[in-house]
Amino acid sequence: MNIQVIASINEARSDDLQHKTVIVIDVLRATSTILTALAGGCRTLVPVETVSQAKSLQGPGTLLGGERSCKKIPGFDFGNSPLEYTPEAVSGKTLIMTTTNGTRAIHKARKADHVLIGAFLNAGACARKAASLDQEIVLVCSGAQDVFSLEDGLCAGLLVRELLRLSGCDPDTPAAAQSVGDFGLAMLHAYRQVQDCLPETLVSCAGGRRLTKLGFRHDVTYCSQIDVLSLAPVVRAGKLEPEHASALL
Ligand SMILES: O=C(O)[C@H](CS(=O)(=O)O)OP(=O)(O)O
Ligand SMILES: [Mg+2]
Repeated sequence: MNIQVIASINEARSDDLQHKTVIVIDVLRATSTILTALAGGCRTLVPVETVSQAKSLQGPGTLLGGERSCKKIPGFDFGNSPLEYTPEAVSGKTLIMTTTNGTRAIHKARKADHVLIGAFLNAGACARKAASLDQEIVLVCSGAQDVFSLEDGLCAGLLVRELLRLSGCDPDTPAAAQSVGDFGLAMLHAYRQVQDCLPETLVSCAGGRRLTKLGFRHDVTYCSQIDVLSLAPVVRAGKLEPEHASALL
């Protein structure tokens, strides 16, 4: 199994993602929020790049969600806090979402054969779905403002571990090292180093500190939970719909 980890949107080139399975990771907070909304019964979620695109898709029965500078966009129904996307708020709804990094990364991956949404929350289900597609896998860490973010890299490290396990490859062998490359290997080792103190690590990294300062510390600890959602959603025709791993694998 060939697995590549890309450190930030800046390093991802759309053309290079063709014929591949891409997992987009934005732990804080876009992909964690998208997964939470879909798990809460949101019927369709449309990730878009800009605020004006989101507004242009607004219609009866649609809700707008997302952030700029971590804060809810004026006129939008939700910000980017996963805790806002309760089943009561989103069940049966169509959501249009735009965030600074995550929805941009999803758009960047548009030429890939398959685009999956990954986070700590659904790491196991996401790895199983990606492995079942039997293609080269690229993990795109969204990062923040085109720069690497530790939380996304750590999640990539966990996904690398899961994907290697699923392919029957011992992560500590030269064969594993060769199939993930040096950056993927670095993320795997980084994840192993902090796996027992993930919430604290996420609170202490730059994105976690920024969110904590703005009053979103509970978001950070929520997003550090592993495998609490068995959802492996795939972007189809620019949209996401709930697809439970149990129905797919
Ligand atoms: O809302 C978030 O957590 C971030 C904001 S920031 O630009 O990283 O400060 O957006 P996201 O697209 O979820 O990374
Ligand atoms: Mg982020």
